[in-house]
Amino acid sequence: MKQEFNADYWQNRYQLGQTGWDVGAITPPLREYFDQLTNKGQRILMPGCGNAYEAEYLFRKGFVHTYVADVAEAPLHRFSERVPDFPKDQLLLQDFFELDSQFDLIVEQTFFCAIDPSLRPDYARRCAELLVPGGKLVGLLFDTTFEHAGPPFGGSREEYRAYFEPYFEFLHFETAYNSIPPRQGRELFMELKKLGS
Ligand SMILES: C[S@@+](CC[C@H](N)C(=O)[O-])C[C@H]1O[C@@H](n2cnc3c(N)ncnc32)[C@H](O)[C@@H]1O
Repeated sequence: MKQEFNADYWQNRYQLGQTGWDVGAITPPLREYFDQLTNKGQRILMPGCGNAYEAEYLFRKGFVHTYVADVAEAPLHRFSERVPDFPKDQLLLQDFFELDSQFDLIVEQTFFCAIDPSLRPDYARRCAELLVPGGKLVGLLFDTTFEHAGPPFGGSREEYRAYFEPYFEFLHFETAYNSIPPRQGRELFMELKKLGS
């Protein structure tokens, strides 16, 4: 992990309540995507999960093999209090880049934009390594630039495409139609399928 945006940096942001990214609930694009999933046996990872409202939603719908990972202890602790029946061994206080497991689905929301942009090629490669053949990376990516120095770090569809193309087939990679108002027109919905059978 880059020194500047390390676990202490994120833990401090949570302790100071500087969490502008946290919308307090699952967002509509992910809710709609989850609502059409049927295989409750799949292993799902939410990296950089923060307060993990999406994981809570999935877990309560019966997707019991949902895992959450974050380097900051504070949001995982809060999540654990909010969802006391969520299995403790599925709460991973770990660096995404050091995870070692296999998943059917990885869910992205404001984690990619939080890491140093120099790590983006590694993010794409690690997602592919953590997925089973045919597994999916699904979520949202900002398709905009930000006025202030990040995080969040912005970017463009063309830039992102280059990172993911070596490993994934693009099923969806277009402007989300159901973003929350502040993100309307500024985020891409992606559904990428790992190449190989
Ligand atoms: C902008 S927040 C987004 C949180 C959550 N996904 C949301 O939408 O509310 C980024 C999160 O990524 C976590 N994070 C940053 N670097 C990480 C890393 N290398 N591995 C795992 N988590 C990381 C931070 O602690 C923080 O919770």
